[in-house]
Amino acid sequence: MVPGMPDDQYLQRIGRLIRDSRKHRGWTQTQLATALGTSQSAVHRIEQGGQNLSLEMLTRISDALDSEIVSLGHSGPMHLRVRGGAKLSGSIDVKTSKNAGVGLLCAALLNKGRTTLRRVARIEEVNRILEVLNSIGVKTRWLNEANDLEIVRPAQLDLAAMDAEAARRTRSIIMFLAPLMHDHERFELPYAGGCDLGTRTVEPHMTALRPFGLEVKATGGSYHAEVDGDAVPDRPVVLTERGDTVTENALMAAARRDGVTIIRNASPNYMVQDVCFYLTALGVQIDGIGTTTLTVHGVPNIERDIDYAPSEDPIEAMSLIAAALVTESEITVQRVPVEFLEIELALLEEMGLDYDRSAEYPAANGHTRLVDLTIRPSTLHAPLDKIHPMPFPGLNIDNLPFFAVIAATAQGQTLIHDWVYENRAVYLTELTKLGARVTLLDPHRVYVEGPTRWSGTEVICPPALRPAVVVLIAMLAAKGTSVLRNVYVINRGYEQLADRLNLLGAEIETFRDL
Ligand SMILES: CC(=O)N[C@H]1[C@@H](OP(=O)(O)OP(=O)(O)OC[C@H]2O[C@@H](n3ccc(=O)[nH]c3=O)[C@H](O)[C@@H]2O)O[C@H](CO)[C@@H](O)[C@@H]1O
Ligand SMILES: C=C(OP(=O)(O)O)C(=O)O
Repeated sequence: MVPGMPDDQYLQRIGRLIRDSRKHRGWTQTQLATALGTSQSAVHRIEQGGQNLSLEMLTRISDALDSEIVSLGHSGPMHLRVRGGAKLSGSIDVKTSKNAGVGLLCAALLNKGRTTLRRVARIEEVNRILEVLNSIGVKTRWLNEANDLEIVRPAQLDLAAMDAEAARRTRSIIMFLAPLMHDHERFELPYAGGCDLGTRTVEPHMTALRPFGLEVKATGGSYHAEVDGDAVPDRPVVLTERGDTVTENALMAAARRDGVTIIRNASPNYMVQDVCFYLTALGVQIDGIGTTTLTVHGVPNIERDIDYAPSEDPIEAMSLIAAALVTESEITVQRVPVEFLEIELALLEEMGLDYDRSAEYPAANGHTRLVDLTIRPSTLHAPLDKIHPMPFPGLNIDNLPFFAVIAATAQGQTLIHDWVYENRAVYLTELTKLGARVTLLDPHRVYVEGPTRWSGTEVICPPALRPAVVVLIAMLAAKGTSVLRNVYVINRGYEQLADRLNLLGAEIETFRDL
């Protein structure tokens, strides 16, 4: 409760949050009413702030919307208050990637020896996977301030003890399928969660793993897996989609198979490359790393004590570049994995980006090419063609949302086409609350008309990581004070983003409800 705020104002504020949260789920008032066992008119009154709310009712609404509307105590949802308009300056290092982090944690299940991962991003997504690993008996330990992480799996995993709640909060749990196949004839996994980006099929995973003997039935909130230990792929495994996690699953299935497996239509993206380099260190020979055909020489029993250092996150790098451009600041973004940002940079150059790029140097994994980028205030204009993502090598699917906030600062109209996700483009319309002109043409395409005079306001985080960060970036540039509520989704993928932006001169305060 906000001290000094009259009850009716407080109710109106909660009502607005409930309405926003309901709309994020795409529900009508009637649908929410049905979920709560009440009437549409009662929901209408609640959203208008015209109805007293018991704590019990608030909890039910939060549960129905799967969003913590308000909470008591310090374990409640985290919010950010942003005083906009500050120029950023100085240098910032890009952290290692969320997506390699979670892929490697799953791949570590293949190794009966000790895995030490260097400088792992300490983010909520990693925490959820660690909770799942710990619940099934895997010992994990953060070793130091640098976030080195040690993982030791027991000979037998206790799958019955799996922390299903943690598993359901991440999509990465799907990457347990292949590692578990090697030692278990039968097992269950909770349905994969993660960002709410509309339907995300798991069918390509099933198709990819079937030749290795996996059959999965999805019922009652779980995948029921059965493994035919005698099955071997008798021809190349062709992925139906060039997806990142599906490629990692296929690699992990092939890694402990006694024989050679060819995987076609593999994703050569950054997190897949990190998993390949790790598997190579475990003694699994992989030919074709960085291409769409991977030839894997499996090793049935892997027991090695190894160290691996995943590479830096191209999506975090893109986020920081966007923050600099939108706030018209000069900052140096260090340790940028440039080979996974080349197309983004080429496009930004077309749009008028003014920047310097250092000579290349290798990442700690010995493979990925890094650079330091100094981004300068730039006069940007809209590109002539639409901006759309492609599987690597293409403009990264997760980088697309950052082009919306950049386009909003550029002169002219930009068409952004997210053909990949059913929902993500829709969340970009949140930018209109801060003054942007974003028009939704259909669930996949938005027009963004710039430049924008950003103005601060209160926004509840869209339930998707990148659009949420895009809103935060706009808040950094917005006049006045903004509030971004319920930032778990950001903490899922970024380590201490607010604190690190503050070191560059941003003015972001973290707070929780009383
Ligand atoms: C933990 C992790 O690594 N997550 C990343 C991974 O998720 P992940 O590998 O789980 O991505 P999905 O399997 O959900 O694929 C993303 C979307 O792309 C579509 N699709 C993908 C490839 C393709 O060739 N054709 C196609 O249509 C899928 O149908 C889906 O709608 O890849 C996504 C796409 O790069 C990223 O957004 C995620 O951050
Ligand atoms: C969509 C994303 O991640 P995930 O696959 O973890 O949901 C993302 O990183 O933007």
